[in-house]
Amino acid sequence: MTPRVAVVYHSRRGTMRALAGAAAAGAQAYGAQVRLVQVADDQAAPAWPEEEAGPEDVLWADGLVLASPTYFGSVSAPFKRFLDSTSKLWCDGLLTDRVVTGMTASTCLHGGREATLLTLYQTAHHWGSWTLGAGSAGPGDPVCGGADGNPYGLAVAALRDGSVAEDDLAAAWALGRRLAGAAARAQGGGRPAPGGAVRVRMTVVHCAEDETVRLLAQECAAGARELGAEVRLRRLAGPGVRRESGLPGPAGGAPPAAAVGPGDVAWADSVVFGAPARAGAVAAPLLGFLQSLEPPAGPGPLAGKPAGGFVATARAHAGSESALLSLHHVLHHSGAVVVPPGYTDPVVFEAGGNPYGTSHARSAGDLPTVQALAAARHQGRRMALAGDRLRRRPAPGAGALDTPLEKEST
Ligand SMILES: Cc1cc2nc3c(=O)[nH]c(=O)nc-3n(C[C@H](O)[C@H](O)[C@H](O)COP(=O)(O)O)c2cc1C
Repeated sequence: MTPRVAVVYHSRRGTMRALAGAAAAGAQAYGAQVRLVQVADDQAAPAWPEEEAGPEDVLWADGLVLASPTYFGSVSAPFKRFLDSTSKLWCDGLLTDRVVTGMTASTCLHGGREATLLTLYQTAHHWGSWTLGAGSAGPGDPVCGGADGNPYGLAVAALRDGSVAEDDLAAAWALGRRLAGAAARAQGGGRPAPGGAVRVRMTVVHCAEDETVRLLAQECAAGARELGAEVRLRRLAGPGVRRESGLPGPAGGAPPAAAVGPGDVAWADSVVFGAPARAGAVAAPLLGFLQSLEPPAGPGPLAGKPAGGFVATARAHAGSESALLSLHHVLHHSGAVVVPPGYTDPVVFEAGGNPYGTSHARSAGDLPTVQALAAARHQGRRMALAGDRLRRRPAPGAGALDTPLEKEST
């Protein structure tokens, strides 16, 4: 099980190249087969000896380190051109289930580093690939303990001479190694093991007052159970969500789910969160619950686990993307591996084509459409499969993904 890791960088002064080289060395130290490649730059003569990156490198890789400098608060144009060059492979559905992490540099501490990393991840989510940030496990963690403490990935100061501090290089090395470990686990992800049901525990958490969300949650749970997963369907009680739908509620149908506690997240190999969107973000009870999970120091119960979400909105563009993206930010902070639906099944297109998570707009009716229910079921199956892939961890927490598979007891 040798994972293949492509480290793709764009660099004019050398910062990103130095980080990319360190990440490549970290992936090699894990035991990965590594390609270190640079994207073509139409405004600067090639300064580095590495081969030119192409879409075939994304196709080849199980894991990718995407290393773009921050230009005007986003990825550089050459890097974006490289990302766009993958569109034919994307159309053919060939870029799903890679594990992706990001690195960047900028002159100013707050000059757009976070935005650049998040932009990289949006492309990865369109591919249907999974994203691994740096988490926020604290000073002892080799990845987020170095650099600027950015939970979304590695972000460092760009100096005039292109030099990079030793601890930033060490953090890039550790991130490359961790990415290789996650890629080793995700190999073959998105497909059930031949002939076998998955052996995975999954928790689906949903806001109690929202019937539309509850119905999506049930369907998500059913999709995972279909594959043999053991599923806990849990509700988030508490104030903050106004009842909006005219649906009769749990009393008129299935009994209400049990209230969620932190133990339900610790228990699970994979976790999915559903909530109504409120002002462009997921509703307060879900945010409050996620914030309550994080310990003051060290990794929380989501670290290293696949996580994703689904939402209900009032209207089609009233937060169905932004609420999920903001949920992903929180999940990256928690050290989770964000697993989106991407365009991994025709039902995603039929339900409106949201690659970040299932979404239903109540302007189409309080009851989720059959397409939205099918998308939620697909998401449940996919999250169970991802949980099955990443499940084999020796112990929860930071560094767990780095452990070579052969050293684990399963
Ligand atoms: C066109 C351009 C736009 C830039 N925009 C930003 C920016 O928005 N914020 C910032 O802090 N630095 C910005 N920078 C500085 C770059 O982030 C920095 O030069 C780069 O990360 C260095 O990477 P390299 O050494 O690998 O070339 C910009 C540089 C260029 C050339």
